[in-house]
Amino acid sequence: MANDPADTGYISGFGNHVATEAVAGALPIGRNAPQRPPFGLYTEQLSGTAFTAPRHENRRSWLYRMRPTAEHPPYVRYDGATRFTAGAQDGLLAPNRLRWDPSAPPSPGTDLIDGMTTMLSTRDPADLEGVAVHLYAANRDMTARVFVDADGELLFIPQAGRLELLTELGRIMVAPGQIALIPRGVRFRALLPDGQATGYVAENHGALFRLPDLGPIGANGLANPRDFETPVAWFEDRDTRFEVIQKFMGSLWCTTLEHSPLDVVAWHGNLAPWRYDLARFNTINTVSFDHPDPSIFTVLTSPSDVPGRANADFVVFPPRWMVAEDTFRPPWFHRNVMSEAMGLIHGAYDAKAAGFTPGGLSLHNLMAGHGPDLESWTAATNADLKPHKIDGTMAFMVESCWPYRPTPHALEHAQLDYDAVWADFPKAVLPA
Ligand SMILES: O=C(O)Cc1cc(O)ccc1O
Ligand SMILES: [Fe+2]
Repeated sequence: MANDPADTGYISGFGNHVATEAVAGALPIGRNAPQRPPFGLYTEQLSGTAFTAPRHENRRSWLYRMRPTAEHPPYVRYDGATRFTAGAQDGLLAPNRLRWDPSAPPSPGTDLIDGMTTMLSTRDPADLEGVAVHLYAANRDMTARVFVDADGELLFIPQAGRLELLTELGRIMVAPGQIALIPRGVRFRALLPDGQATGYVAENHGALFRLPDLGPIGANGLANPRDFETPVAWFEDRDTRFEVIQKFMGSLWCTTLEHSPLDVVAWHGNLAPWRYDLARFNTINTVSFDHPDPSIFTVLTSPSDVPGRANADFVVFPPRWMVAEDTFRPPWFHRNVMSEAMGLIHGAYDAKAAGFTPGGLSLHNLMAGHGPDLESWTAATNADLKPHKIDGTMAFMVESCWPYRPTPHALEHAQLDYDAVWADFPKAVLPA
């Protein structure tokens, strides 16, 4: 039976049109909406872009499910997950650099949704632009409830512990070092095969994440399309009470069903969840001199309406050889018109000798002076420039053209002395 856990599989490719059925004969052939779909299934189109989006950007899937999604009682406000918030879009925003230590473990019985903490947000979700950064820390499976985000697609970046994401379109196992994406509107629940899990989520309100153009790099490199894995159709036939928690325009809402909504028996289309192993990122960097701009490490980009100015770039800093000659090899000092949120999955980051630890977070908003801390600068300035492998590390950045606003929780929990990492640099000595 295709619904057996042992049968889970994945289809290779990014944004491909795929067709998959968990029960033979469930997927209509040759048309999307037959008068009577097989087995009395209900047909539903799920759109990721406007109907009229250009063909190369158009994303949608057709779902064949046991009951229509439309059948549900009204949503009422959900009063759990108090740190999973809209984020303030007004009020004074200081230009300060901020950094956070990893969060404290969650109290017992915290599932992925109640264990979400919004740290940084940019635009109002109703703008259909912007990105928010959340942390999660959970120790309980979601057994009888699902989550759905109407505000954007969710990019999961696990830091410790695997997540098993049971989605309407199939099942994804994602471990630290891998990432997974759940499209806007796709319902899912999360199991914790290791008993607990922590990590980051980038919630993208804007244009869907896509692979960046490669320009002169050529037809291959960075994240290669075939390494993205979309799950095959899977469903659960459970006629028991389920809560559906929905994030809608920044607020959380709840409704109740008498069955699992993860009841899509077959689907086809090009809007689907996926996972990607960051170890497969084909890292490209200098073999001569100077430190390239970090855009060279872009895994995914969500464009804004301004060419070349991303609504959100997801960028990684993976293991790599450093060979640049006569070069200050770590990130340089810089001020950026884009805003930078950074996290660390494991290991150490080459611009920060201490204080930026796995599970931590940092924020350098637009025009904030930042770069190597004193210790990293001193070491790199005096280093013997032999080929050197940066290994055992994976940092990432969610870079946005919109400034990030920390939530009140984030402001209350920031490190107190972050500015001190840039104190006491020796003054340059000019010739007399
Ligand atoms: O600030 C950071 O650490 C991120 C970053 C890394 C890099 O290699 C170059 C620029 C940049 O903003
Ligand atoms: Fe930076």
